[in-house]
Amino acid sequence: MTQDLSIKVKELKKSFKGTTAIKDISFTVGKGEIFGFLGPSGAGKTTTIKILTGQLKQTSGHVEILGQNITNFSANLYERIGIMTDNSGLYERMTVYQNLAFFARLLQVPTSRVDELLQRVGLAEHQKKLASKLSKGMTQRLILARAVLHQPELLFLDEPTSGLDPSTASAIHELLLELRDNGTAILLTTHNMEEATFLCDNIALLNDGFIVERGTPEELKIKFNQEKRYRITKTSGQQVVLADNHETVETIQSWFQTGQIETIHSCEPTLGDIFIQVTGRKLV
Ligand SMILES: Nc1ncnc2c1ncn2[C@@H]1O[C@H](COP(=O)(O)OP(=O)(O)OP(=O)(O)O)[C@@H](O)[C@H]1O
Repeated sequence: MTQDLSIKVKELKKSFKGTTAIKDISFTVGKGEIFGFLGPSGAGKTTTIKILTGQLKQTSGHVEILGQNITNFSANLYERIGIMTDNSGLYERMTVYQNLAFFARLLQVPTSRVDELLQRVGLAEHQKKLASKLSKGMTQRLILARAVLHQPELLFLDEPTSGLDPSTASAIHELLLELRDNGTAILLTTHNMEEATFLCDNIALLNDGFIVERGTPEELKIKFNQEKRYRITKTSGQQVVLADNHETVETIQSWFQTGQIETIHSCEPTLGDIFIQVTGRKLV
């Protein structure tokens, strides 16, 4: 395999009793790449993460994580990855600080990193709270801080910012981009199209156990921008959306000549629009 591949998945399948959750998935994620899995509930996102992190065994297919075949998942591999899923076990009777300090000792990370991360994820003022007394958003931030304590080479995030307020979500985005810039590969799942557009280098749209489309957010937007439109704000404040045709060109020309146009933008489809075009289904 290529040295720079952090994840390599080939023809992955996973069946449960009565359901085939993953039908046939292949993809790769490079070092320092944020790869987003986007798909509606039940598409198979969490199942994929569980297989890739050794929590579930695939029915068939080949998976390599940091160059190691997943069937021989070693303890050494766990030290090189970080996992944030909703079942990441925290010690409920320990405080926020104690939880992180405990894992820092295990992973031989200096406690200065604990202090830094508490600040970064906005938990510094809550560090003396028991983990059992945290809100859902705080718990999520603590799990994320724990997952990135040792600056893992590969990070798995299942819905990292769901339910968080916009400013915390944006602090977390910054942290993830910084990790990416330092070479961490990140596989994340999200329902949030804006988040995927902003964060991801590459995106796979997952539907019913298959990857139905993939590419960079830009590539997908260009590919699916078949019906080009323009959004115009007139000096009167009125907003209009017009299709790209001869009539529109004439209308815009006449509005320009009479000074009626404030702004004009071409409308690009969102990832949500693209998902509907590809699958006929809404993302959420
Ligand atoms: N342990 C299990 N036993 C049986 N079926 C399962 C199990 N885990 C998942 N499934 C089924 O596999 C399919 C994919 O589930 P998965 O949790 O991977 O979806 P998801 O894309 O992560 O959805 P969500 O966005 O709601 O978390 C679903 O039909 C689900 O019911």
